[in-house]
Amino acid sequence: MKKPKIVILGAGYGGLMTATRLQKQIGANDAEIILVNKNDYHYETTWLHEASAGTLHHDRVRYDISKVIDNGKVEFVKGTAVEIKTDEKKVLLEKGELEYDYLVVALGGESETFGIKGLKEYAFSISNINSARQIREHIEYQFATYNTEEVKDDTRLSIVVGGAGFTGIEFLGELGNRIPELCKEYDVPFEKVKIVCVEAAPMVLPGFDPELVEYAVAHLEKKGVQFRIGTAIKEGTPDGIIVAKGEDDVEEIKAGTVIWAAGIRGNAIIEKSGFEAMRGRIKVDENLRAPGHDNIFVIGDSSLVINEEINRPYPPTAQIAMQQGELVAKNIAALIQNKELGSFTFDNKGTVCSLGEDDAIGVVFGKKVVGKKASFMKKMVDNRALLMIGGASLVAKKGKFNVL
Ligand SMILES: Cc1cc2nc3c(=O)[nH]c(=O)nc-3n(C[C@H](O)[C@H](O)[C@H](O)COP(=O)(O)OP(=O)(O)OC[C@H]3O[C@@H](n4cnc5c(N)ncnc54)[C@H](O)[C@@H]3O)c2cc1C
Repeated sequence: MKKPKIVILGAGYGGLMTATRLQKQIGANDAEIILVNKNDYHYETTWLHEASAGTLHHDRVRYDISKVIDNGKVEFVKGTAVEIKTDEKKVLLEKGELEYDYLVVALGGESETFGIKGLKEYAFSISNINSARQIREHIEYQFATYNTEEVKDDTRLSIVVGGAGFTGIEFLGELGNRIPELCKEYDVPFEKVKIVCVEAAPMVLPGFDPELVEYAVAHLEKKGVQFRIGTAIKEGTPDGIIVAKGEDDVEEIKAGTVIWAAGIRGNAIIEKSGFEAMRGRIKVDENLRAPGHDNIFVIGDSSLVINEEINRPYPPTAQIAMQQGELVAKNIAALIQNKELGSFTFDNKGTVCSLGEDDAIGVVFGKKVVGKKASFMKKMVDNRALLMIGGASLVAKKGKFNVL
């Protein structure tokens, strides 16, 4: 009998978790497992703010996919998916195509600019290894150029971060450490550098405990970050951004670097392939399947799961993507073995937001933590993701070990 073919698209947190769990749960004779990813490496998306600021080398953030999969059970295909043809049970790749019996869509998310003019053209986004390298190198270029130009343009040294959510704040924390280093490396006076965080919502880190938010803001302000809260970015321009506080209160902030970190939507393939989606994310059923498609599971940033307690979607996180990956592996094994499928319940173990190398805020198992202790916990969370996907040897190679 023909073996069922399982195709997993994306080797991020969700996809790799699915593949590494499936390889343990299914025998090589029971199914063919194919993992497709753009690159032959996995990157830790949750560490990209460090690579972007230049506080962590980009090679520390990635590892070879072949090192964590059982190559006897999972076939890796380096390729870019462009469309899913659900009626033909096929995935079109940039080069070639793949048929599937079961499909796992784990392609992550994309930056959402909410149609704000000029942001796609002029702002950077922290999306993958290459965009992180581009941001780091762009900032360094601005510092180096400032020093060599005869007529100094101070706005080169201005960095605007759009969004005071998780990504924006973690990036600002790293910048707080990196800027003094850059000033020293490029002989630039620290007082010439301006870091501005613009947030349309009335608060920093919406949804976080207010006491922790106050701690984070005070910490970042001490490092030179200026917050413009309740202020919306109206436009990105070649010279910076246009912001507005009210209808008439319009202002230009000139900046050599603008990073947009305020929105995420599902992978473009979702809408291109005709799935019903909200901001490119598919509202999955309790078994994590796309409605109307019993053989297609969707996980991670391309999926949407409602938190019934507040009737709003859970924010897309690595934590939820990995838990979804674990369940999808079980559910596919169950389908193949004619067993009952499991339902998804998010087990929120807490959230820690880093504020640079040795500071952070968070709520872990219901308890508030700040400072070095929180920073230590953040590193443990990072190590746990490595452990769950690649075991102790991956932690030994890539883990973060700075102690309290
Ligand atoms: C700076 C930053 C900090 C964050 N910090 C945290 C945190 O502390 N805690 C937390 O829980 N979450 C955090 N997040 C969110 C978290 O990183 C995401 O929710 C998580 O990565 C989603 O996992 P995923 O498996 O859906 O996608 P990803 O991990 O992004 O993986 C998607 C994979 O699909 C591949 N891919 C994409 N398109 C294609 C294609 N067309 N063809 C083939 N392959 C493709 C990509 O190369 C990638 O390997 C952070 C995000 C950022 C940007």
